[in-house]
Amino acid sequence: MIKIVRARDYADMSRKAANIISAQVILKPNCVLGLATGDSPIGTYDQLIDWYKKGDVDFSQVSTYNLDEYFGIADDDPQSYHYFMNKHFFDHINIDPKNVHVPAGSNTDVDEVCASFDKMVADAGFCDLQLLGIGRNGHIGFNEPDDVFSKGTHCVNLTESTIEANSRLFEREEDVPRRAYTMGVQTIMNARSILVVANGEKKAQAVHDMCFGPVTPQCPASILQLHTNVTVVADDEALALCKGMLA
Ligand SMILES: O=P(O)(O)OC[C@H]1O[C@](O)(CO)[C@@H](O)[C@@H]1O
Repeated sequence: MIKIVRARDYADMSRKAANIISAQVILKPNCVLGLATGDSPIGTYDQLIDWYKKGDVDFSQVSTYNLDEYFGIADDDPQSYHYFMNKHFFDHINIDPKNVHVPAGSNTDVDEVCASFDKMVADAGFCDLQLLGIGRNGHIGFNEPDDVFSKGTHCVNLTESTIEANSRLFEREEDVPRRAYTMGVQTIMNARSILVVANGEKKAQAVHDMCFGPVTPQCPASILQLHTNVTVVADDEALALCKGMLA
């Protein structure tokens, strides 16, 4: 069963999500966090940074595993997810850099990258809490709609819808990488708790299908209905199609 927490707007969503993450870190200082990129979690990271600076939360023992990274991109490329995470989160908190893990997009040996990332996540005991955004087409990480749910880390061809959605961050649409490494759906489901953040009307269909649609790999996020500890924090616009279903 998915627990839905209603937020007034992006700021409220971010604060509520950051509350859940900081509670996890306070209760288990050496916890393993799965982290996401994209616009959705930026406000959550901002809030966590603020609380860190006030001395309310300490990341010194936390380990992190990021969901995804573009294929064939250098870590210091401003479009890479390595760069994104440093800029929006890691550079501002006291996390130990050796505890930070993002798939090695610059390594084009797919088998090596995927096997080593899966081993690291498994050796860490999987994530205590996995933070997710959701794509307009229901993707989680870069697990795109498909005929089957993926298992471990793999390299995917991005859909036109995702390329188009992500092109806002690039100068030209043809600059958006066509492939990406992503944690698999099974690995995401191995997390002990999952927190999804979603805002804006563009996410309304995906949020509805994730929470109330059939469980199908055509909407990868729908598998979260089968997890025992999922919280979705979403604003009113993202919940627009769920109105009749909310308590
Ligand atoms: O938060 P955004 O920018 O809408 O992106 C949603 C999802 O898409 C991705 O950025 C991948 O396209 C995910 O990492 C993210 O969770």
